Amino acid sequence: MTTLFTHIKELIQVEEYPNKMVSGAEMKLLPTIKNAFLLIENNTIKKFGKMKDLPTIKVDKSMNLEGKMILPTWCDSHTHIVYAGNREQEFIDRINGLSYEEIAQKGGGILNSAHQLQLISEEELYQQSSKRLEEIMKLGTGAVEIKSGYGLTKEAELKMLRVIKKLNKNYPIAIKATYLGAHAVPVDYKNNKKGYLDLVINEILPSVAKENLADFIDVFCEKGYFTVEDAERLLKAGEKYGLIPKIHVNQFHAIGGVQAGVKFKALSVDHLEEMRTEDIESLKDSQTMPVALPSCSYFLGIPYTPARKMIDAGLPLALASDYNPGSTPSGNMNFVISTACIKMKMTPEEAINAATINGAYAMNLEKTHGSICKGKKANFIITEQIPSYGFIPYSFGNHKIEAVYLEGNPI
Ligand SMILES: N=CN[C@@H](CCC(=O)O)C(=O)O
Ligand SMILES: [Zn+2]
Repeated sequence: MTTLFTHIKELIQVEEYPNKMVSGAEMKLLPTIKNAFLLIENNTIKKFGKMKDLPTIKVDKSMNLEGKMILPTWCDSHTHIVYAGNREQEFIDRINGLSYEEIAQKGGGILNSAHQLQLISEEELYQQSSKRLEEIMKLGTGAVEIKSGYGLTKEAELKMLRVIKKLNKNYPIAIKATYLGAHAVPVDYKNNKKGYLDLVINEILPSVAKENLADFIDVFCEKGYFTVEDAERLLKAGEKYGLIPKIHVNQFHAIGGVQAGVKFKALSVDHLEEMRTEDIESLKDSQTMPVALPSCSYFLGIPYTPARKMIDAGLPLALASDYNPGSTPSGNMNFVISTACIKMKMTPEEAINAATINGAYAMNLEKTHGSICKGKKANFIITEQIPSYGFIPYSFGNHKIEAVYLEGNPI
């Protein structure tokens, strides 16, 4: 099945050869073709170029996109969309003056989600989570990473990871799974964090690996959660099973998690709301992608990742949603890029690069996703009629998506 899209006002994020990622000043460059065509065959991008170079070809279907643009679907490299219930009450508690940290200290937060998740069946968890997956697909996300970490027992963590595996099998969106056993210390191990880490490493991790349930391993490296030493112990254990590290670091305190990530060749270090000069320095010349989560900063009212400082220092940056019930109950990547422009002073070009090619890199998907490139997946967004691509972040809270194609089909 071949489909030809013609008269595309602007075809955005085109690549002759797939790039790994874009960093520093390169992030301001967004390669596009004006008045373009795009040809797809089944689930793959076949050809693209200027309308004046359109060869005479016989296709199964042709669509004239006058006034509309095409860009690759968003690559959301950090989410927790498999969860049970919600934490609306904590939202109200925060409005009434409690902080996110105070709520967690009172047994809310991640432990609240773990309690809810332990009580429901795998089938119910699948139903609740698939709704969120469908929601983000409609909002233009074509590849997503999903973490465990709301189970905190062997049974419940495996339940989460099996749900992620089933979602991956049943939907056309690319999904990468992350084992985040060390997300919080569960109630039963309140005064025995070492005992919990032993369980994670010696009991749960081997089962996760045996059932082939995860691509990555993650840990919440933060005061009151897991120390740098804990994180290093866990990442080392994950290495034995071929799990690539990604770490939650510097959300509330900079305690050396970035350096641990770099040391263990983490694919990404995520959050980074609190960044010291030495954290920026240690990411230079590494293969680790820094990932900012502006919707989390927005929802919790905490600082935004200092994107300007980081990009101006030559670093790459990816943007992700962090969709989860506690700190970011939204997976809208259109809002993420708007917020990155408005609050982090990223340009539209930088934000689009960060949410496409760099997001793909942060999931090891840059060979197949993140750009309009021959041979990559036919995953793209068709916009409404818009005057320029800057309109996408400019129209915050009001996305300009007309259609989303995943694996060559409209969803
Ligand atoms: N910070 C750690 N984990 C999640 C939120 C967890 C929660 O509050 O449920 C995050 O990335 O923001
Ligand atoms: Zn997270």
